Amino acid sequence: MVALDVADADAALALRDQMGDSVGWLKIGLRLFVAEGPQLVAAVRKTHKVFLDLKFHDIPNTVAQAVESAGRLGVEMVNVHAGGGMEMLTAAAQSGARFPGMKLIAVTVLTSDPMPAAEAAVVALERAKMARDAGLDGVVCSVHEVEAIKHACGADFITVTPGIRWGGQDQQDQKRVADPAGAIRAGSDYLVVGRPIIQAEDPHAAAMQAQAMMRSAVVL
Ligand SMILES: O=c1ccn([C@@H]2O[C@H](COP(=O)(O)O)[C@@H](O)[C@H]2O)c(=O)[nH]1
Repeated sequence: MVALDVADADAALALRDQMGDSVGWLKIGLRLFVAEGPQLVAAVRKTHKVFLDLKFHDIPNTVAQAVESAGRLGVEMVNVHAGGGMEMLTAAAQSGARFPGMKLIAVTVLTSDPMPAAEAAVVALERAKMARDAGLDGVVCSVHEVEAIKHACGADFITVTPGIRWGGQDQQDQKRVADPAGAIRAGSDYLVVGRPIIQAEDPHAAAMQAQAMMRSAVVL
């Protein structure tokens, strides 16, 4: 998944075109959605699957309604923040169930969170179990937490992993990072990559490089 963390529709659609069909999913986050809204989602959905990464975190009723609105946009994935608790997650799951084509996932611990990695692993696992019990399809977590989450929640429980860096790239604000091959080896289902691709001199080449590293880790 390439994160379209750019300022406006022109920049987003230019990146979308550069990626072409070599990338299946594009992620629309806070910056772009606040700037361009549902119209941009509709434009991106014409060519790619869309993960709407807005991390809803509010009272249960409000989050359930937001999930419903995301479902009406037709996106293939949307997320909430597991920090909202069991009642909020359950309300979100009930709402999401009305849209079978949309995966509902929960952010466990942000990959930028400065808490020690051992503590993040414990909290992420606890929140993943809560998300599974509430009926969600999976979680956003760092690569370092994937194995334990899959072990506890099942192989089908989706893990989406941002914080992807390779070849000595700057971690920037990310704290728990891994490279594309490591993410595949850990069992991650979807890798989210933003700046290493969208700020590269040649974004398409950077995406191809990440995919080559992913393929190198696939055991047939
Ligand atoms: O824990 C999280 C949850 C979401 N993200 C999002 O993923 C991308 C990562 O961007 P990079 O530029 O590759 O760091 C970005 O859109 C975040 O909002 C995350 O990083 N960590």
